[in-house]
Order: sequence, then structure tokens, then C-alpha cells
Amino acid sequence: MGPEEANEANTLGSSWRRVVRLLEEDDRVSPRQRGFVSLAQAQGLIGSTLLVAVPNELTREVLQGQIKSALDDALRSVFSEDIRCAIDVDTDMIPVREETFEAVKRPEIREDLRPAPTPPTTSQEVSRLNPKYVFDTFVIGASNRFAHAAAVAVAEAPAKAYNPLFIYGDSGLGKTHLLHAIGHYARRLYNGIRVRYVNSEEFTNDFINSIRDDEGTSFKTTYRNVDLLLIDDIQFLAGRNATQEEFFHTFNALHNSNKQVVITSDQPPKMLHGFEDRMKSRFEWGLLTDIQPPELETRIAILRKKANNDGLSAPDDALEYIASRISANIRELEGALIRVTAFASLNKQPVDVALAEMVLKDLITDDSALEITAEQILTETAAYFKLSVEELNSKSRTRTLVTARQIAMYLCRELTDMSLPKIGQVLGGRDHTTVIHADRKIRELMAERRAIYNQVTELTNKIKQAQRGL
Ligand SMILES: Nc1ncnc2c1ncn2[C@@H]1O[C@H](COP(=O)(O)OP(=O)(O)OP(=O)(O)O)[C@@H](O)[C@H]1O
Repeated sequence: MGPEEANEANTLGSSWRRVVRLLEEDDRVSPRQRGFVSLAQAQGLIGSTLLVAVPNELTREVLQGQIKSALDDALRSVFSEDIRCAIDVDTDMIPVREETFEAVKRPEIREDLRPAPTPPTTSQEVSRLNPKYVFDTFVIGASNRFAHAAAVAVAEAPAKAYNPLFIYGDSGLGKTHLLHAIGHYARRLYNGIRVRYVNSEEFTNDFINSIRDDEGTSFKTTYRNVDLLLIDDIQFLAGRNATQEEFFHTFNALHNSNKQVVITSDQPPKMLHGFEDRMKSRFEWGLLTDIQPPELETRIAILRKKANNDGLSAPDDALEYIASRISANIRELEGALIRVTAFASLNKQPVDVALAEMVLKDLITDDSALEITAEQILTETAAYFKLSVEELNSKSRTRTLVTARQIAMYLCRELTDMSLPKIGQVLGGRDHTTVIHADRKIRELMAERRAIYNQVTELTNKIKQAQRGL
């Protein structure tokens, strides 16, 4: 920045601070709204238009809607002319400084969200939320902008903004990521908020187990004493009438007591089969938002962020190449990046376009129409390692079996939309943490041991070929 620009920036900064001070003294602006004002930053003045960046849609709504006239007056008084405010949502501003959270956070927003009388089982709840799935690591593009904004709004003002929030879209497009991010962000904003994340299979299992053990009492306690219920992949409740009935009551109980519910699904409510109409209509009470497959630019940005976060080094043109080859599913996009960087590491070579081309050539990537199932993965994996499916699912821990089982888990993660508990369940009733461990282990081994890398690649292609009936 040259001295003149620095000067300009300083002047703008101090003018904006005066605007903020005026708003702080203005009776028309509530303490809660002042919190939002403090999140905004002036970026530049072009003619009589002031560019202002804010971290989310909710802040924009407050500035442009709720306090517009107070803001216009403050701008006029500081700049001595009518200034138009152009507000841009820049999510890279999240997370904001801690003291700003203090300013934004309740009691004005939700006075009733106080720490639970007995502290929640924090460690268990935290472990249920994947630490990687936060707003910070979520890349925003046209395909998911609205869903992201709604998710931020719900985390900031649970049961105030939209209730329920219903997010739908195809597999691997970031619904689970957003759900976890809501949980994390709400926990940062509201000390002691009781958040429960669950996918609908776990919900079903909890319900069945509690009926068996104590006639449903523990289930009610678990699911009704929460402030924020995040329920993933609701479509799996299709046709399960008793569980649906229970969900219906849980939903009503939470909604009536002003608690937030967020639901994800692969279909919009109207298209959900095997659900009663009263249930579908409730899903539409709040806000419906979809997530579409990301455009090329967003796919590149996702890969770039992923590479940065995981310390993988890959130049932009190689990332662009990978993003151009895989378009339908972000989980597969990430899988391709892992394979390319693993191959480079095995060969002690830097990643470049030629290498990415070679690795992806070995991998059948034109598979948007393929619906791979866990059964196929288990059958092919067992055959590949000359084992039986029973052995794969058994408790035996010989070296070959452990590796084969971990590869099967890794491939279930990459090639299907199954949840972690479900993968654990089909592989001999194992815990979801075992699946997380296997996934991490195979990623590491692929970068360290050529044999493992080759096995995973060959097996993936065999599974895809078998699926296509080749
Ligand atoms: N916009 C995004 N920015 C960064 N990463 C993303 C984004 N969208 C998805 N991902 C990543 O892609 C992977 C798949 O996303 P996720 O599991 O949330 O999909 P999903 O829509 O819930 O799929 P499913 O319906 O199969 O459960 C995750 O690792 C997630 O972090």
C-alpha cells in the first residue's frame, strides 16, 4: 500500500468508526443490533457509494433492513452527503473476534438459552460434531450460498430465524458439513446451549433400544432436552412408521417449546416417499433450501482450501485439472485429491497436471450415474483379498483382514453416501470411531506404501466395473 492509499484507508477507517459510534448512541438501534454493526467493516468509498463487508446474511439483513434509516442518518452526518451503502457478504470474516461474539450473542437474541442446570455431556457432544466441519472450512459459491446463509442465521438466532430449516440436495454436496457447522457456531455463541447432532439411523436405533430397555423414557429425555436438534439424512426414516411417529412428537415438542430443528435430506419434503403428509407439511413450516452441485470455480476453491488445511501441496493448474474431471460429488473430488497427492508422495515427485492426469486416468471417474452399495464393496473387497465376506465382518484381527477391512471402510466413505455409523454397522457392527480411524489410516498408508495405493486403486476400478456390469 502506498502512502496515499494508506492515508485514504486511515481516513475511511476513522470515518466508519464515527458512524459506528453514532449508531451506538442512537436509540433506534438496540444493543443486539449494535452487536451486528460491530461485525461490519468499511472497505472503500467509490463516489458516493460506501462498500461495507459483513460476515453473513443476517448481518446484512440487520444493516440494510432493521437499522437502515439510522445507518443512513449516521452516514450523512459523518460524510456530509447522502451515501449509499453497498453491503457485501464475505464469509472469510468468520469467525470474528471473541469480543464481537460477546456483543452479538444473546441475551437479547435468545434470553431463554441459558446454560443447562446440569452441564451437558460436553465431551460426548463435542465428539459427535466433526471438528473439521465448521463454517470456516466451508467454501461458498452460487450452488450453496443460500443454504450457507440460512445455516449461519439459524446458528446465530436459534428458533428465531427459520424453524425448521430444511436443507436438501444430492449426496456429497455439503449438507452434513453445514449441519455440524451450525452446531459448532451455536456452541461458540451460546454458552451451555444443548446441541444434538444425529443421523436418522442413529435416531432409529436409539428409539428401538430405548423401547426395549425402558419404554422410551431415556429417548424422550435425550431428544427433548435439547435447544438445537440437528438431524441428518431424514430420508432414511422412510417407511419406518413407529420411528416417524416418535420423530413427529419430538419435533412438535421441540418446536412448541421454541427450540430449533434443522433437517437434511436428499429430497425436498414433497418428494419424500414413505412419509406421512402431516410430517412433510411440518418440514415446510420454516425455510427450505437446496444445495446444488458446485460450479468449476467453487470446486477449485474447495480443493484449494482442502489442500491448504491438510498441508497437501498442489499447484493451481493441477487442482483445476482435478476439479474439471470430477463434478458431481465433493466427497469424490476430495478422494481424487488424496489419491493424486498420495501418488506424488509415493514417487517423491511434486504434483503437476501430468501427474494428476495419469492418476485420474487410472481411476474411472465418469461415474455420476453409478449407485454403489456397501454389499458390492464388501463382495469385491473380500474377493480381491481372497477372503469371505464373513471373515471381513468377523472380529479376527490378522494383518490381511485388518487392512482389507480398513480399505472396505475407506471405500464405503468415498464411494457411497453412507453415514459413519451405518458403515460400522455393515462391517460387523463396529463403532463409528473405528470407521474414522480406518479412513485416516488408509489415507496415510496410500501416501506411504505403494502396495496399498495400488490395491485401493485396482479395487475401486473393479467395484465400478462390476457395478456397470462390465
Ligand atoms: N462447500 C464446501 N466447502 C468445503 N468442503 C465441502 C463443501 N461441500 C462439501 N464439502 C466436503 O465434501 C464432503 C462431503 O460433504 P457432506 O458429507 O457434508 O455431504 P452430504 O451432502 O451430507 O452428503 P450425504 O447426503 O451423502 O450425507 C465433506 O468432506 C465436506 O467437508
